[in-house]
Amino acid sequence: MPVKLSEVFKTHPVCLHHDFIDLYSVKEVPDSYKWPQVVDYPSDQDLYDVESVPIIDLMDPSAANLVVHACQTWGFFQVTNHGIPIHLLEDMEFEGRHLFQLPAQQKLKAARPPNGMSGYGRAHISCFFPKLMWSEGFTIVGSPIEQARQLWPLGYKTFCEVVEEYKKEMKELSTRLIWIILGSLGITEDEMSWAGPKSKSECLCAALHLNSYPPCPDPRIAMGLAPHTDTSLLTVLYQTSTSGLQVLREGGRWVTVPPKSGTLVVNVGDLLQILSNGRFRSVFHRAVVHQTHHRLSFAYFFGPPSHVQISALSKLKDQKRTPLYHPVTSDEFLRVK
Ligand SMILES: O=C(O)CCC(=O)C(=O)O
Ligand SMILES: [Fe+2]
Repeated sequence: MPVKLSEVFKTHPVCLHHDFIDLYSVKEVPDSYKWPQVVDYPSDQDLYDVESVPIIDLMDPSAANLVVHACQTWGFFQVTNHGIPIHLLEDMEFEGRHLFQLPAQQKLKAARPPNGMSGYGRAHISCFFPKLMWSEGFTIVGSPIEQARQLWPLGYKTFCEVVEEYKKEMKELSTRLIWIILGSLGITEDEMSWAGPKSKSECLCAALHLNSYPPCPDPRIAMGLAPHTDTSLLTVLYQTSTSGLQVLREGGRWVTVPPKSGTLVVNVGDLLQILSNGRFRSVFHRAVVHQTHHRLSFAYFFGPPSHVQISALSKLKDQKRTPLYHPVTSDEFLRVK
């Protein structure tokens, strides 16, 4: 039985080179990419939707309560006044476009190896679905330098600098958010010793995944990223100005998270659902594609070190709330998932 994350992918390789199709050049959706008609495809009407993912100003004195409420009711929220400079978000978008606009043969030079985590490739969840997704991705775990060198043998430095700065800012924001959430539940640093002190987040792990959704000739029969939950504690997502992210609500309705300039989307991951003994919800979400616009999103997955056992915090296990989940490490959880 595989235990390590890299081994999980080794037994379910997402192989790119054979049957590779350059999505930017096809005029019709190939059969291998045809999904059943997409229900609740985003429309202009979504702007007037009665229910929408909460937008929370992190400078608001009641931000902590609003965050906790959103984690319980939606599993998703958007944040403003998050402290990440707008120019960094713009630089990151510029670098992301630069990467995905490279010719296919160049991108394939940085292809993620079958048992690896970093590099260019299909969505990691791709191997679990019968149809292919209308997207490409670039995963960064640790330093991006090795893969960036494959892409731009001479001009890789700026990409790496922007990515490193973005990761640093994302780590700070994620740490701040996780402590807002845990603090409001009365959880102290002592009860979360594996996370290290609040001021430092060296013990926590992260991966940055750049998603690219090329324009699609028939977006209603294609799927950018199939419905899934994230195997993180928290995910912080930047999306470009084209809508595509949708969240599943009770009753089976998909609600669009409309892009708003300078705003970041945050969602609860599976491990926070476990840690909170089900109080916070890791909700299914997906990404649909657009006929003429190239959409990008950058997901920063923030989680515990892979060997740490996650179990419901003792404060959240009173008599009425017996533990709902077995203690698991993130590697074990991923294998089961
Ligand atoms: O592209 C998006 O908006 C969603 C991305 C996402 O859910 C993921 O990378 O896990
Ligand atoms: Fe996701």
